[in-house]
Amino acid sequence: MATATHLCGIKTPYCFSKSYLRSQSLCSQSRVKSDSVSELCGGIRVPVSIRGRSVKVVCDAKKNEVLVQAEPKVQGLEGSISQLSCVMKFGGSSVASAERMKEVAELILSFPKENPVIVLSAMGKTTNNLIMAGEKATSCGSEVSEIAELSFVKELHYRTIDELGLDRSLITGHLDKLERLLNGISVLKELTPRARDYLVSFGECMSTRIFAAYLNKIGVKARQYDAFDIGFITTDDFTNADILEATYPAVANRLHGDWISDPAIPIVTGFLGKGWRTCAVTTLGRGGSDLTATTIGKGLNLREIQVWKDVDGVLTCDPNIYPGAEPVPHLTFDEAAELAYFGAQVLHPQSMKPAREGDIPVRVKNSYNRSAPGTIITKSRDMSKAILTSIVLKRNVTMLDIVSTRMLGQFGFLAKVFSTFEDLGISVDVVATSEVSISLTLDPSKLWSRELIQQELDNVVEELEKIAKVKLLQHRSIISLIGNVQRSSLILEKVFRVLRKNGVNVQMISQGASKVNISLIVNDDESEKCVRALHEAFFESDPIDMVHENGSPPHGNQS
Ligand SMILES: Nc1ncnc2c1ncn2[C@@H]1O[C@H](COP(=O)(O)OP(=O)(O)O)[C@@H](O)[C@H]1O
Ligand SMILES: N[C@@H](CC(=O)OP(=O)(O)O)C(=O)O
Repeated sequence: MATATHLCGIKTPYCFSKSYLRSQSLCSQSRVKSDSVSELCGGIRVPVSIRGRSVKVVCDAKKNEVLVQAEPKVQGLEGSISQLSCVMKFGGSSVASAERMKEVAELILSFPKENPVIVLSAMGKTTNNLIMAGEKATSCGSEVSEIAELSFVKELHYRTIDELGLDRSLITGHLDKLERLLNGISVLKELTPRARDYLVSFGECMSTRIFAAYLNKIGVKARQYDAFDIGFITTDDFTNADILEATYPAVANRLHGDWISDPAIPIVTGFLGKGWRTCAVTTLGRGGSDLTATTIGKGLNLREIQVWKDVDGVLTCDPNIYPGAEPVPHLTFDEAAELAYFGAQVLHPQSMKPAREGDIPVRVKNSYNRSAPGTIITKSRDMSKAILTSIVLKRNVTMLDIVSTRMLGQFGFLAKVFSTFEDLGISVDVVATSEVSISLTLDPSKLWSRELIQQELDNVVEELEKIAKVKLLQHRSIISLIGNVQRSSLILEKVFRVLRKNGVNVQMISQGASKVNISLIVNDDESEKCVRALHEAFFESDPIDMVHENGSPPHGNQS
């Protein structure tokens, strides 16, 4: 008999064992009518939301289980798409105070033709403060209420509510629960990833309630949603969960359904989801509200996704490294994804995936400077004149030099090296190889604590030393040159001239299959100097100094 699991109050997906599906003559590629789910589930009622729709059986190879989920396409929605037209995401800096919330409300109302879905992050630095409060709670005895970061969070939210003329009861329940949670952490003296995700979720839960109440107060009908209650279904990788496919139809059905029956601007918590097995609150990784926004954009097939920040768009480099960085007017999804993956804080690393899949343009705008054109990110752009678009720095990277101990020509060496990483669940960023040696950098961002990172590295080295000589090099940086790799000779000629002039030795270089990224590895302590020098050379140099072909424009940041 089937053991169907109702997930998190969301009526799909259902979970079956492979052997059960086999007994029903189904396999992991099957498509069935949703009404047969009822039979599969041993008579369980099929939810209205998927009745009559076809559902897909998706195999989870790792877990020997299959999901049965509604087809992602939201049927019957196309005719009324124009009603919810775009998604607007506002980051922490955009909603850091009552004043900022008023400005964001005004900004939304300045687009009277739009019916936006609004995604909000936690106010200002609330997420950092909550994490700090959680860490302090593990060692503070029973004096949780004296943790400065907790007082700061309380004070910020109550002050905002007072200044907006709202009722404090909006969030008193959340603040009480938050304190009880910190008490629990102090008793256990442990902040697990799961508890940490629940802890930080209070930030977005409160900011959205305050903002929705403010809109209602000024006569704009708004409805608050907690993402984990409307179908954001994720893996159970606390602190860095991935969104599952079932999210798209579930979220679209809920937001669209509510909009049709009782129109009100949806105000959705960014960054949060619900683990599909644990049903616990998960988070999508730091800066994850961008991903919430693009997921909603794809789910509802909206016209545009807007992410409102505190900078004039995606810039030619991190303005904290070089304040003269300039906005980049146009990027492709590929360029933006590489830029985000290789460390540009401005976009969440996974956020381009739904936008690219749904082919929905993403606009990065400045909520502090609305008239600035910002950056538009689309599937393609004219690359004929593009040279270099942006320079990105990822610090504190670990590099491994691995040299085979066997004879030249030994086959299977690369396979063995990579299967070691697969077995240990560590992802590799940049790779350069010869037949008997590999240099690569590791991405430890999915690992939890510093001790664990060290432990993982020790395991990697121990495993690899069975087949190779291994040199572990820490405190390295990846400088990623996002641009037109078709013009790599031109770019590299200039890069090496600049670096030689600055006395910097490049330790590894990689120009992979990606048509938009060349990566250089240098020492951490030289990296910022390199970025500044490269920025100056590519984006500000005298035209005569710029090497260029076919009379192409000297400026790296082409139009
Ligand atoms: N290439 C870049 N372009 C724009 N901003 C960048 C870049 N690299 C780093 N940043 C930093 O990213 C910040 C915006 O990202 P983030 O703080 O996540 O925004 P928000 O919280 O508003 O969503 C900027 O304030 C800037 O300091
Ligand atoms: N509040 C979360 C999620 C987020 O997206 O924030 P922001 O948009 O302010 O980067 C964080 O700080 O990570």
